Amino acid sequence: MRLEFRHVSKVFGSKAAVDNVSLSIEGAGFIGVIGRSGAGKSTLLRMINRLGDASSGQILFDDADILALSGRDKRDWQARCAMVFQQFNLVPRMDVASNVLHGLLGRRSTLSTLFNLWSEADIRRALGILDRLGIAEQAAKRAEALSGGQQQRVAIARALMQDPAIILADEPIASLDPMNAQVVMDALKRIQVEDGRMVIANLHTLDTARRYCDRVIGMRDGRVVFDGRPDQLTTGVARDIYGADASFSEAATSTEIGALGDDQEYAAAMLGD
Ligand SMILES: Nc1ncnc2c1ncn2[C@@H]1O[C@H](COP(=O)(O)OP(=O)(O)OP(=O)(O)O)[C@@H](O)[C@H]1O
Repeated sequence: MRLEFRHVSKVFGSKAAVDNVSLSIEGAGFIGVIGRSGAGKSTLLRMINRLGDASSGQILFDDADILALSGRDKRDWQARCAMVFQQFNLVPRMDVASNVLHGLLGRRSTLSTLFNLWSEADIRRALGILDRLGIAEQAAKRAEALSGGQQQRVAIARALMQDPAIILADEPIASLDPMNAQVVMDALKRIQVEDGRMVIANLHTLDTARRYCDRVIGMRDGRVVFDGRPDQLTTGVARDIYGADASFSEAATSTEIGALGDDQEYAAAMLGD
Protein backbone atom coordinates (compact mmCIF):
# COMPACT_ATOMS: atom_id res chain seq x y z
CA MET A 1 0.00 0.00 0.00
CA ARG A 2 1.54 3.26 -1.14
CA LEU A 3 0.03 6.74 -1.31
CA GLU A 4 2.02 9.33 -3.18
CA PHE A 5 1.58 13.07 -3.73
CA ARG A 6 3.43 14.54 -6.70
CA HIS A 7 3.57 18.34 -6.80
CA VAL A 8 -0.01 18.67 -5.60
CA SER A 9 -1.52 22.15 -5.26
CA LYS A 10 -4.99 23.42 -4.51
CA VAL A 11 -5.75 27.03 -5.27
CA PHE A 12 -8.76 29.01 -4.01
CA GLY A 13 -8.91 32.29 -5.96
CA SER A 14 -5.38 33.62 -5.76
CA LYS A 15 -4.48 31.68 -2.62
CA ALA A 16 -2.73 28.31 -2.63
CA ALA A 17 -4.28 26.38 0.27
CA VAL A 18 -1.93 23.50 -0.58
CA ASP A 19 1.23 24.53 -2.33
CA ASN A 20 3.28 22.03 -4.36
CA VAL A 21 3.23 19.14 -1.90
CA SER A 22 5.21 16.00 -2.74
CA LEU A 23 5.41 13.10 -0.31
CA SER A 24 4.79 9.39 -0.13
CA ILE A 25 3.39 7.15 2.56
CA GLU A 26 4.27 3.49 2.44
CA GLY A 27 2.29 0.74 4.19
CA ALA A 28 0.27 0.82 7.35
CA GLY A 29 0.96 3.48 9.94
CA PHE A 30 -0.43 6.39 11.88
CA ILE A 31 0.36 9.67 10.15
CA GLY A 32 -0.41 12.97 11.85
CA VAL A 33 -0.73 16.24 9.99
CA ILE A 34 -0.19 19.27 12.19
CA GLY A 35 -0.12 23.02 11.66
CA ARG A 36 -2.00 26.09 12.71
CA SER A 37 -5.50 26.94 11.56
CA GLY A 38 -5.53 27.62 7.81
CA ALA A 39 -2.26 25.77 7.12
CA GLY A 40 -3.98 23.53 4.56
CA LYS A 41 -4.45 20.33 6.57
CA SER A 42 -8.13 19.76 5.72
CA THR A 43 -7.63 20.68 2.09
CA LEU A 44 -4.82 18.11 1.85
CA LEU A 45 -6.95 15.36 3.39
CA ARG A 46 -10.05 16.14 1.35
CA MET A 47 -8.12 15.84 -1.90
CA ILE A 48 -7.16 12.25 -1.05
CA ASN A 49 -10.74 10.99 -1.09
CA ARG A 50 -11.82 13.46 -3.75
CA LEU A 51 -14.06 15.61 -1.55
CA GLY A 52 -12.13 18.48 -3.09
CA ASP A 53 -10.19 18.22 -6.33
CA ALA A 54 -6.57 19.27 -6.71
CA SER A 55 -5.78 22.21 -8.98
CA SER A 56 -2.60 20.53 -10.21
CA GLY A 57 -0.33 17.58 -9.53
CA GLN A 58 -0.96 13.88 -9.08
CA ILE A 59 -2.10 11.67 -6.21
CA LEU A 60 -1.31 7.99 -6.71
CA PHE A 61 -2.45 4.98 -4.72
CA ASP A 62 -0.53 1.82 -5.60
CA ASP A 63 0.32 3.59 -8.87
CA ALA A 64 -3.30 4.31 -9.83
CA ASP A 65 -3.96 7.99 -10.53
CA ILE A 66 -6.83 8.68 -8.15
CA LEU A 67 -7.43 12.22 -9.43
CA ALA A 68 -8.40 10.73 -12.79
CA LEU A 69 -11.11 8.44 -11.37
CA SER A 70 -14.76 9.12 -12.16
CA GLY A 71 -18.18 7.51 -11.70
CA ARG A 72 -18.13 4.03 -10.17
CA ASP A 73 -14.32 3.97 -9.89
CA LYS A 74 -14.36 7.22 -7.93
CA ARG A 75 -17.04 5.92 -5.55
CA ASP A 76 -15.08 2.68 -5.05
CA TRP A 77 -12.02 4.71 -4.20
CA GLN A 78 -13.99 6.84 -1.76
CA ALA A 79 -15.11 3.65 -0.01
CA ARG A 80 -11.49 2.54 0.31
CA CYS A 81 -10.48 5.74 2.10
CA ALA A 82 -13.16 6.43 4.68
CA MET A 83 -13.40 9.86 6.26
CA VAL A 84 -14.01 10.73 9.91
CA PHE A 85 -14.97 14.34 10.64
CA GLN A 86 -14.64 16.71 13.58
CA GLN A 87 -18.43 17.04 13.89
CA PHE A 88 -19.02 13.26 13.51
CA ASN A 89 -21.54 13.77 10.64
CA LEU A 90 -23.98 11.15 11.92
CA VAL A 91 -27.72 11.17 11.26
CA PRO A 92 -28.75 12.43 14.72
CA ARG A 93 -32.26 10.96 14.92
CA MET A 94 -31.29 7.61 13.50
CA ASP A 95 -30.22 4.74 15.76
CA VAL A 96 -26.55 3.97 16.19
CA ALA A 97 -26.59 0.61 14.36
CA SER A 98 -28.28 2.15 11.30
CA ASN A 99 -25.72 4.95 11.28
CA VAL A 100 -22.98 2.34 11.17
CA LEU A 101 -24.74 0.36 8.43
CA HIS A 102 -24.84 3.52 6.36
CA GLY A 103 -21.11 3.02 5.90
CA LEU A 104 -22.20 0.53 3.24
CA LEU A 105 -24.13 3.17 1.27
CA GLY A 106 -21.74 3.35 -1.64
CA ARG A 107 -21.76 -0.42 -2.00
CA ARG A 108 -25.43 -1.29 -2.32
CA SER A 109 -28.53 -0.27 -4.23
CA THR A 110 -30.43 2.88 -3.35
CA LEU A 111 -33.62 0.87 -3.01
CA SER A 112 -32.38 -1.50 -0.34
CA THR A 113 -30.83 1.42 1.51
CA LEU A 114 -34.07 3.36 1.32
CA PHE A 115 -36.02 0.58 2.96
CA ASN A 116 -33.32 -0.30 5.47
CA LEU A 117 -33.00 -3.77 4.00
CA TRP A 118 -29.77 -4.78 5.63
CA SER A 119 -28.69 -8.40 5.48
CA GLU A 120 -28.30 -10.30 8.72
CA ALA A 121 -24.59 -10.64 8.00
CA ASP A 122 -24.25 -6.85 7.63
CA ILE A 123 -26.12 -6.27 10.89
CA ARG A 124 -23.94 -8.79 12.72
CA ARG A 125 -20.85 -7.10 11.34
CA ALA A 126 -22.05 -3.65 12.41
CA LEU A 127 -22.74 -4.92 15.93
CA GLY A 128 -19.35 -6.63 16.02
CA ILE A 129 -17.61 -3.38 15.10
CA LEU A 130 -19.58 -1.47 17.75
CA ASP A 131 -18.58 -4.12 20.27
CA ARG A 132 -14.95 -3.74 19.29
CA LEU A 133 -15.22 -0.01 19.95
CA GLY A 134 -16.83 -0.60 23.33
CA ILE A 135 -20.25 0.85 22.47
CA ALA A 136 -22.32 -2.23 21.52
CA GLU A 137 -24.85 -1.48 24.26
CA GLN A 138 -25.64 1.85 22.56
CA ALA A 139 -26.67 0.19 19.27
CA ALA A 140 -30.40 0.84 19.57
CA LYS A 141 -30.14 4.43 20.84
CA ARG A 142 -30.47 7.47 18.67
CA ALA A 143 -27.06 8.87 17.75
CA GLU A 144 -27.97 12.26 19.22
CA ALA A 145 -28.41 10.67 22.66
CA LEU A 146 -24.73 9.72 22.87
CA SER A 147 -21.81 11.73 24.22
CA GLY A 148 -19.39 13.33 21.77
CA GLY A 149 -16.78 10.65 22.37
CA GLN A 150 -19.33 7.90 21.79
CA GLN A 151 -20.61 9.61 18.64
CA GLN A 152 -17.10 9.80 17.25
CA ARG A 153 -16.67 6.08 17.91
CA VAL A 154 -19.91 5.47 15.98
CA ALA A 155 -18.42 7.51 13.13
CA ILE A 156 -15.28 5.35 13.27
CA ALA A 157 -17.47 2.23 13.27
CA ARG A 158 -19.28 3.55 10.18
CA ALA A 159 -15.90 4.09 8.52
CA LEU A 160 -14.82 0.53 9.42
CA MET A 161 -17.99 -0.86 7.85
CA GLN A 162 -16.42 0.15 4.52
CA ASP A 163 -13.35 -1.94 5.38
CA PRO A 164 -11.15 0.90 4.16
CA ALA A 165 -7.44 0.69 3.38
CA ILE A 166 -7.07 4.27 4.59
CA ILE A 167 -8.92 6.13 7.32
CA LEU A 168 -8.78 9.90 6.93
CA ALA A 169 -9.59 11.71 10.15
CA ASP A 170 -10.09 15.47 9.92
CA GLU A 171 -9.59 16.89 13.42
CA PRO A 172 -11.27 13.82 14.99
CA ILE A 173 -10.87 15.06 18.56
CA ALA A 174 -11.14 18.84 18.17
CA SER A 175 -14.73 18.87 19.51
CA LEU A 176 -14.06 16.56 22.45
CA ASP A 177 -12.95 17.09 26.01
CA PRO A 178 -9.51 15.65 26.87
CA MET A 179 -10.86 12.43 28.37
CA ASN A 180 -13.04 11.59 25.36
CA ALA A 181 -10.25 12.72 23.04
CA GLN A 182 -8.04 10.06 24.55
CA VAL A 183 -10.66 7.32 24.18
CA VAL A 184 -11.17 8.20 20.50
CA MET A 185 -7.44 8.40 19.73
CA ASP A 186 -6.86 5.08 21.51
CA ALA A 187 -9.60 3.51 19.36
CA LEU A 188 -8.13 4.88 16.13
CA LYS A 189 -4.65 3.72 17.07
CA ARG A 190 -5.82 0.23 18.01
CA ILE A 191 -7.66 -0.14 14.70
CA GLN A 192 -4.64 1.10 12.80
CA VAL A 193 -2.27 -1.37 14.48
CA GLU A 194 -4.55 -4.42 14.71
CA ASP A 195 -5.94 -4.18 11.18
CA GLY A 196 -2.82 -2.85 9.48
CA ARG A 197 -4.62 0.16 8.02
CA MET A 198 -3.19 3.53 7.08
CA VAL A 199 -4.59 6.33 9.24
CA ILE A 200 -3.97 9.95 8.30
CA ALA A 201 -5.25 12.36 10.94
CA ASN A 202 -5.21 16.14 11.09
CA LEU A 203 -4.40 17.06 14.64
CA HIS A 204 -4.33 20.40 16.37
CA THR A 205 -2.13 19.45 19.22
CA LEU A 206 1.51 18.45 19.48
CA ASP A 207 1.19 16.11 22.42
CA THR A 208 -1.41 14.03 20.56
CA ALA A 209 0.82 13.86 17.50
CA ARG A 210 3.80 12.79 19.60
CA ARG A 211 1.86 10.18 21.49
CA TYR A 212 -0.01 8.42 18.69
CA CYS A 213 1.82 8.99 15.40
CA ASP A 214 4.54 7.01 13.66
CA ARG A 215 5.20 9.95 11.41
CA VAL A 216 4.27 13.62 11.61
CA ILE A 217 3.84 16.00 8.69
CA GLY A 218 3.97 19.67 9.60
CA MET A 219 2.26 22.17 7.32
CA ARG A 220 2.59 25.92 7.18
CA ASP A 221 0.97 28.15 4.56
CA GLY A 222 0.12 25.16 2.36
CA ARG A 223 3.63 23.73 2.34
CA VAL A 224 5.15 20.76 4.10
CA VAL A 225 7.74 22.26 6.45
CA PHE A 226 8.38 19.13 8.55
CA ASP A 227 8.18 15.43 7.81
CA GLY A 228 9.65 13.12 10.38
CA ARG A 229 9.32 10.96 13.45
CA PRO A 230 7.51 12.30 16.50
CA ASP A 231 10.73 12.33 18.54
CA GLN A 232 12.22 14.79 16.02
CA LEU A 233 9.42 17.20 16.81
CA THR A 234 11.32 19.48 19.16
CA THR A 235 9.93 22.72 20.54
CA GLY A 236 12.08 24.62 18.03
CA VAL A 237 10.67 22.62 15.10
CA ALA A 238 7.15 23.09 16.44
CA ARG A 239 7.75 26.83 16.64
CA ASP A 240 8.63 26.82 12.94
CA ILE A 241 5.56 24.80 12.02
CA TYR A 242 3.20 26.99 14.01
CA GLY A 243 4.93 30.18 12.91
CA ALA A 244 5.21 31.24 16.52
CA ASP A 245 7.85 33.39 18.18
CA ALA A 246 9.95 32.63 21.25
CA SER A 247 6.92 32.97 23.51
CA PHE A 248 5.49 29.77 21.95
CA SER A 249 4.70 27.29 24.65
CA GLU A 250 4.01 23.59 24.36
CA ALA A 251 1.05 23.94 26.68
CA ALA A 252 -0.64 26.15 24.10
CA THR A 253 -1.05 23.15 21.81
CA SER A 254 -1.70 20.57 24.47
CA THR A 255 -4.78 18.51 25.19
CA GLU A 256 -3.28 16.87 28.27
CA ILE A 257 -5.70 16.85 31.13
CA GLY A 258 -4.55 19.51 33.51
CA ALA A 259 -1.91 20.92 31.17
CA LEU A 260 -3.93 24.01 30.45
CA GLY A 261 -4.44 26.91 32.77
CA ASP A 262 -7.97 27.92 31.94
CA ASP A 263 -10.75 27.61 29.40
CA GLN A 264 -9.55 30.56 27.39
CA GLU A 265 -6.16 29.02 26.85
CA TYR A 266 -7.83 25.74 25.95
CA ALA A 267 -9.98 27.50 23.35
CA ALA A 268 -6.93 29.24 21.89
CA ALA A 269 -5.13 25.91 21.60
CA MET A 270 -8.07 24.35 19.81
CA LEU A 271 -8.12 27.23 17.32
CA GLY A 272 -4.41 26.78 16.67
CA ASP A 273 -3.67 30.31 17.80
N1 LIG B 1 -13.77 26.28 -0.04
C1 LIG B 1 -12.83 27.21 0.17
N2 LIG B 1 -12.90 28.40 -0.46
C2 LIG B 1 -11.96 29.35 -0.27
N3 LIG B 1 -10.88 29.20 0.54
C3 LIG B 1 -10.76 28.05 1.20
C4 LIG B 1 -11.73 26.99 1.06
N4 LIG B 1 -11.32 25.95 1.85
C5 LIG B 1 -10.19 26.35 2.44
N5 LIG B 1 -9.85 27.59 2.06
C6 LIG B 1 -8.66 28.34 2.51
O1 LIG B 1 -7.53 27.51 2.34
C7 LIG B 1 -6.63 27.65 3.44
C8 LIG B 1 -6.39 26.30 4.07
O2 LIG B 1 -7.59 25.86 4.70
P1 LIG B 1 -7.72 24.45 5.45
O3 LIG B 1 -9.11 24.34 5.93
O4 LIG B 1 -7.20 23.39 4.57
O5 LIG B 1 -6.72 24.67 6.65
P2 LIG B 1 -6.57 23.81 7.98
O6 LIG B 1 -5.11 23.71 8.25
O7 LIG B 1 -7.31 22.54 7.85
O8 LIG B 1 -7.25 24.74 9.06
P3 LIG B 1 -8.18 24.35 10.31
O9 LIG B 1 -7.26 23.74 11.30
O10 LIG B 1 -8.73 25.66 10.75
O11 LIG B 1 -9.24 23.41 9.79
C9 LIG B 1 -7.24 28.67 4.37
O12 LIG B 1 -6.69 29.93 4.10
C10 LIG B 1 -8.70 28.65 4.00
O13 LIG B 1 -9.29 29.91 4.23
